[in-house]
Amino acid sequence: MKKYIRVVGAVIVNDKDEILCAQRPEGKNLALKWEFPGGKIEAGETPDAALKRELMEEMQCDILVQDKIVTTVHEYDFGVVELTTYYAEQLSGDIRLLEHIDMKWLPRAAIDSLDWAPADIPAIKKIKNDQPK
Ligand SMILES: Nc1nc2c([nH]c(=O)n2[C@H]2C[C@H](O)[C@@H](COP(=O)(O)OP(=O)(O)OP(=O)(O)O)O2)c(=O)[nH]1
Repeated sequence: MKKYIRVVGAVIVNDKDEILCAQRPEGKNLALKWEFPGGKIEAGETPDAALKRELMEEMQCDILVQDKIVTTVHEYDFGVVELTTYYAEQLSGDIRLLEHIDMKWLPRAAIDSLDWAPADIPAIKKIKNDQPK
């Protein structure tokens, strides 16, 4: 049976209604695909705590986790990913990319212009249709 991997992703929106998108590195699963910063939920951790921990580890970024967007399950060759996305607010100043090779702030209307990890497609559709805050 394939590994079942519970993952959380942060959809960080700035005051211009742009969304933070991050590009995965080469040499890993889903190389060069775009994703939302985040990662695997550890045993005993809440989704909210996992998201805050991952953002600190990956980007040295403190966030406030807000509303849940959607949970989707996608089967890859390496396992089954259950991805839950949350809107989030960036609380701290500068982002430092410690794991991703690139990032972009994209206007909500252009969010579907990147080559996203397949598990993200339902979230992308929902975000694109959501109203600005
Ligand atoms: N963070 C994040 N991961 C995603 C998204 N979409 C998607 O399919 N994934 C996948 C990629 C990974 O297989 C998994 C997230 O795990 P991770 O970020 O902790 O793990 P990783 O593969 O980068 O690295 P590792 O810790 O296994 O070495 O979920 C997304 O939007 N954000």
